[in-house]
Amino acid sequence: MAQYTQVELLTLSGPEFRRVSTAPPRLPTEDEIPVIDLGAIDGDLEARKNIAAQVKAAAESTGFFYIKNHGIPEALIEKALENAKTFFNQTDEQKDLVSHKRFKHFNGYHGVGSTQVNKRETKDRKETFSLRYNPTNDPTIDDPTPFLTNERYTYSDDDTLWQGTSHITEFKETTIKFWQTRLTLARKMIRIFALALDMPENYFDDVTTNPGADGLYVHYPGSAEPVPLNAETDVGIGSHTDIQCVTLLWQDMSGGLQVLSASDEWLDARPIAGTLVVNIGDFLQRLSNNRFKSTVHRVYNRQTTSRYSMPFFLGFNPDSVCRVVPTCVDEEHPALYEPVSCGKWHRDRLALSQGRTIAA
Ligand SMILES: O=C(O)CCC(=O)C(=O)O
Ligand SMILES: [Fe+2]
Repeated sequence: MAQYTQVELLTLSGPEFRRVSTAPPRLPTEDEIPVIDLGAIDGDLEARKNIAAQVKAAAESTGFFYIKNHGIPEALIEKALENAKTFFNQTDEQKDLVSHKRFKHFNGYHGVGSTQVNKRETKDRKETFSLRYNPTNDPTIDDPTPFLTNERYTYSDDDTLWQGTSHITEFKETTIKFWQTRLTLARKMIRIFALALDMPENYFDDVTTNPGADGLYVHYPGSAEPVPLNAETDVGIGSHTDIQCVTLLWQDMSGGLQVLSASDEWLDARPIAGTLVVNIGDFLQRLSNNRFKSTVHRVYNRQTTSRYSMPFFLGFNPDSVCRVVPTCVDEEHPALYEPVSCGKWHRDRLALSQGRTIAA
C-alpha cells in the first residue's frame, strides 16, 4: 500500500498542501518527463506548432520536460560551469565581495544555509550566484538608457558584481553571454507556450521585452561521507514550486533533482547529457487558469562530490499586468485569478521565500 505525507508550500494566499508518496523516487516514464526536440524551432510555424503540441501535453501532466537541440553551445555551457566552479572555490571573504547584501535585488552571492525555501524542511545546503535582468545586457535592446533612467524600474547596478569577480578569467563576459543565450531561448519557449495555449505565437511578446530574467550558478557541496537515501539530512533545495513563468535548467551529471508526478510520487529527473530541463512556474500556471502545472520539485545531494546546476528563470515585464489567457476561460472554467502586476508578484514571492515581510 502506498503511503502518503504532505508537503507544505508557500503561496501569497497562505500555505498550500500537496499530497506526496513516501516511496523513494522512481525513474519517470517517457511520457512523464518527455524529451522534446527543439531542432525545428526556428523553422516554419507548422514545426513550432508540432513542438507546442508536445509541450502542451507535458505542461498539462507533470509540468516538466527535457529539451534537446536547444541551440546553446556546449562549449559556452562548459565555460560557464568552469567559471561557476572557480567562483565557488574561493574563500568566503572573496565570495562576500559580491554578497547579496550589497545589492537591493537578490543579485550576487548567497552562502550555504542562507536560504530555506521550504519552512517545514531544513535549510538549503547550497550556495548561489545570481545575475538578474539588466537592459544593458539584453541583446534586443540597443539603447538601455530609457530603462535605466525611468523611475518605474529599479535595475541593480551590476558594477559591484563585476568588480568583485574581475580576478576570475572571463567571468563577466561568459556569465553575460550565457545569460543572453538563455534569454533568447526562453523567449522562443514562451512563444511555444503561447501556441500551446492556442494563442498566436506573439501573444506574450509585449510582456517579455524587459522581463524578469535571472541566471544562477548553484553549488550543492558534497557530504563528508555518502549519505543513505533515507537518512535525515539537509535538503539541497527544499520542496518548492518556481515563481515565474518558465525555468530552463542545466544540471551536471550528479543527479539529485526530484519532481512530483501527477500521481503524487517523487520522480528522479535524472540528468540527460545534451539536454536542459524545462518547467513551469506559478505565474504561468496562474495565467493558464491552472491548465499548465507548476510542479513541486527539490534537490538532494547525498554524494561526497559537489553538484552544480545553472537555472534560468523567465518572468514577464515588471510593469505589465497580466490576466488569465482568454483561451483558458469558458463557462465551465471561469477565471480563477484576478489580473496582477508581474513585478509585484515576483517581488512579493521572492520576499516570502526569503522570510521577509511583504510591502503593500
Ligand atoms: O539545482 C537544480 O537542479 C534545481 C534548482 C531549483 O529548483 C531552483 O533553483 O529553483
Ligand atoms: Fe526550482
